[in-house]
Amino acid sequence: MNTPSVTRPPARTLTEVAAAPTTPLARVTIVGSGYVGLNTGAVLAYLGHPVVMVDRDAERVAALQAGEAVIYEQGLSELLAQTHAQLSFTTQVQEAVAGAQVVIIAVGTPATASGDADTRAVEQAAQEIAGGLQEGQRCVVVVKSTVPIGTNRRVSSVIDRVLQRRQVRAQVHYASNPEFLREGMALRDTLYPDRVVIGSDDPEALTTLRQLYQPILEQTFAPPAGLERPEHKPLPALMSTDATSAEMVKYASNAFLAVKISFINEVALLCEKVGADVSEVARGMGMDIRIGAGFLQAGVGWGGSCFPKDVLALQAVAAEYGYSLPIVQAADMVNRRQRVHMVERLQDVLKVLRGRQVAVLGLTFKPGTNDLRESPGLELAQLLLRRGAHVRAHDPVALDAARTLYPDLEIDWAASAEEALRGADAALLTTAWPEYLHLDWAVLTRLMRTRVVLDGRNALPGDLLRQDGVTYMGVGR
Ligand SMILES: NC(=O)c1ccc[n+]([C@@H]2O[C@H](COP(=O)([O-])OP(=O)(O)OC[C@H]3O[C@@H](n4cnc5c(N)ncnc54)[C@H](O)[C@@H]3O)[C@@H](O)[C@H]2O)c1
Ligand SMILES: O=c1ccn([C@@H]2O[C@H](COP(=O)(O)OP(=O)(O)O[C@H]3O[C@H](CO)[C@@H](O)[C@H](O)[C@H]3O)[C@@H](O)[C@H]2O)c(=O)[nH]1
Repeated sequence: MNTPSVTRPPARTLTEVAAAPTTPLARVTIVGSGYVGLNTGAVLAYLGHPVVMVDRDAERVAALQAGEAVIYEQGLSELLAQTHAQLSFTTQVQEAVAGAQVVIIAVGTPATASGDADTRAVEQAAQEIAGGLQEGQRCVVVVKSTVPIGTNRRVSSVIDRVLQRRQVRAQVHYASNPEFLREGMALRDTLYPDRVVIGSDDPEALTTLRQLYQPILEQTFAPPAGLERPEHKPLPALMSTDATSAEMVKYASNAFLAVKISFINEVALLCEKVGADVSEVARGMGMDIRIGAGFLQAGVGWGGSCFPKDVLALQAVAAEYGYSLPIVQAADMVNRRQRVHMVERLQDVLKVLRGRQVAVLGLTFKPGTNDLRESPGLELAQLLLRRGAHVRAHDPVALDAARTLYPDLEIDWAASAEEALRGADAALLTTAWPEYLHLDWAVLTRLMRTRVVLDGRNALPGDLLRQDGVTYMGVGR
């Protein structure tokens, strides 16, 4: 067992940075070309490693080969174009693995109906990786997908078993390397992370991953255009620990952030009752560095591809051990209540929701991504439909995807925010897309039947709108 440790390399001078060598690895193969795989692949290629990206979705691979970024993420198209000589795309895991020095598993781990993480794609990736490893190959297999406790151990046993059956002797080392990037900030978070966590008790795995991430850990690369290094950001910490702790760091971090948001949302509803402004409360709380200012933005509640499923998966892990996580459970409950509260606030003002027309602005779970997984906007639209309201929804990037994904939802898909607002009895802002913040709300609300605006992100100039006669409501203020 290695001793858990955190190391930060000493700060370097500019001359040292310019002269710092980068030793590219022989080949890095990434299995899974989704949000995590693609952003990681583009960054590793940019840092000089030859990268092979694999996905079982042939259409996705063909689009990537044709130069399409396939996901909406700031700077990704440009970085993929810039690194195309270092990057290739394939559907063939086995071919991509042969000769690779590092194989990263970045496939999806969605929630099953009972809430635990579905690790079948990880298992399948492990089987296929084992099928491609060659006699004498030295390789580090890295699990980057968010996986429940014991999955790293399971991946190594699956691979070792297949290798034995194939009678192939390969030197395979294993490491857990959870990912902390945020959608919409994915490239920045990958280039300038707070920490890199490596869970392994294998020194060879640790050495190779240190080499893989050396330019990031020591910040020795010239930043890509438009992705400049944030000022005053300290060098990333390298945390080396055991695989089980690394798996837990990932789930506990997401659960903690979800708890933090639910906490401020819980306080927000009390603020509404007592007449305080939750933004001011959060500002005051955040000045205490023990609390920290991040993730205290009250609103419609958290969504997305990670928090909802990871909060459930952590509870499922606990349940396996006959244990419960009441704080995490409460965060989930508060999040659901928050959505219902939004609908009830509209009902309070409009009195009757049945037959009313509500404009829902924003379908992605946050700005800067086209990801519709666990979208608060879509959830709220469905709650409103259930209460008999008509919903006209708009999103600047994900409208077509939403329409295709939910053909049975009786939502009118509006081609513009203006179209959504025209004739509406109320507007509900669910995603703080900059496009929405820059709208001329004073003018556009005049197109509505009644000028009622529920700002689910506390992002609009409420005082100005109120002065202009709009019934403006924020969250917790
Ligand atoms: N999205 C995020 O912001 C984020 C951040 C940190 C961690 N994570 C975790 O990373 C993992 C990946 O998440 P994502 O959002 O990138 O998922 P995603 O659904 O966007 O991408 C996964 C990709 O893997 C492919 N795939 C599945 N099985 C495969 C196989 N056997 N061989 C080849 N390709 C296969 C799928 O076709 C898909 O394109 C998840 O465990 C997630 O929890 C996600
Ligand atoms: O103060 C806040 C911050 C966030 N949110 C909401 O919380 C959700 C998640 O936001 P964010 O964390 O920014 O986006 P993700 O891309 O889901 O990233 C989270 O989930 C990823 C997947 O595991 C992790 O890697 C990241 O570290 C973690 O922040 C979104 O619905 C946000 O609108 C709030 O309501 N208030």
